[in-house]
Amino acid sequence: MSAKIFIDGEHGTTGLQIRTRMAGRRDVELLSIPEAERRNAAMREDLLNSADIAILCLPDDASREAVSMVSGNNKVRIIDTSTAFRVADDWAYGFAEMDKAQSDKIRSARMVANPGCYPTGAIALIRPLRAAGLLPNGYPVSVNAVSGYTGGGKQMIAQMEDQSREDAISANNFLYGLTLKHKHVPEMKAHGLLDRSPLFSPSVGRFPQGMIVQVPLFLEDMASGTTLESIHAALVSHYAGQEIVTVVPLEESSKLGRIDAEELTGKDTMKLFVFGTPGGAHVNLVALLDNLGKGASGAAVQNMDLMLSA
Ligand SMILES: NC(=O)C1=CN([C@@H]2O[C@H](COP(=O)(O)OP(=O)(O)OC[C@H]3O[C@@H](n4cnc5c(N)ncnc54)[C@H](OP(=O)(O)O)[C@@H]3O)[C@@H](O)[C@H]2O)C=CC1
Ligand SMILES: CC(=O)N[C@@H](CCC(=O)OP(=O)(O)O)C(=O)O
Repeated sequence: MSAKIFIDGEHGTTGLQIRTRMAGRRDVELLSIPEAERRNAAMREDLLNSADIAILCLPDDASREAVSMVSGNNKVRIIDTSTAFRVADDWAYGFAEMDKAQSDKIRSARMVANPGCYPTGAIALIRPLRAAGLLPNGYPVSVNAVSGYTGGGKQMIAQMEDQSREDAISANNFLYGLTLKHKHVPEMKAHGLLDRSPLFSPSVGRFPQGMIVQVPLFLEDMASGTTLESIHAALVSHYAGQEIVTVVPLEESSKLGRIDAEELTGKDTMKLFVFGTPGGAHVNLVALLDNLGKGASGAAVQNMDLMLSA
């Protein structure tokens, strides 16, 4: 029997891409709400309670409301793509590669919080170094990133693509989150295993999908003896045995002149790079992904598949 899946928010940016990824699958039956009824609470409640897995692609408040609509129904499992539950104790964090036990936690969970796009890159780079003892307590971590503009959902897509709007954005590349209080910081801290909040500076470029996340590091402030090579080895060891997150060999990355934020557009994988000069004082860690691939919709489908394999 096929599993019933309802995507609440199926007509939005993340929801549409999840739907596209599921097209043609026979093992799942998509329960659908007409676009004109997308905010009809009674219809949503009914569909949510008819699903085996509900995937929420909604703003935080609407996600909390959807979860309350199924709170008395233990049969419905949930994948939430919003920020609402990513550091909640009773939710599994939906980043299967972040450590060896995580895919089993997702497989058996009733509630799974899909990671944010920027935290997917940042946690992928930071967590293995904390787990290996290379990044000491108190280290002041910075995370700098650029996202494709679909990361801002329907509203930002319209602002970037329709210059006749009053709130149109004309910039080709802009910084935001200037108060340094971005909603992704708690998640980066918790799942990056950090004892201090990272300083996070995001930006957007005039391309629809793609993302670069950078974590620059001073080797002299890391554990004694840490090198470019030992950081790379820690990442390689952490991600051994799976194919979604790959660590680019040092020999290959040392020959690169530039990194293209759109390289993985349309893919659900992520590449990690370790840049610097052997024997040098500084290292720059880089994660490359599609904000709507491993950063959102691709990860949600990966989590759904894990849950269906329980
Ligand atoms: N875009 C991205 O790259 C990423 C997004 N996410 C997260 O995914 C979630 C969805 O974002 P995204 O797809 O970008 O957003 P969009 O704005 O593109 O889509 C959101 C959808 O939810 C609908 N919606 C809003 N409020 C309600 C409500 N109260 N009841 C029912 N439906 C509602 C919207 O309808 P309407 O058109 O009427 O507003 C729209 O269809 C967010 O929590 C976001 O933070 C996570 C990672 C990356
Ligand atoms: C470019 C842009 O605006 N990006 C979004 C984050 C996209 C994402 O990861 O979404 P959630 O964590 O909300 O699920 C932002 O900075 O708010």
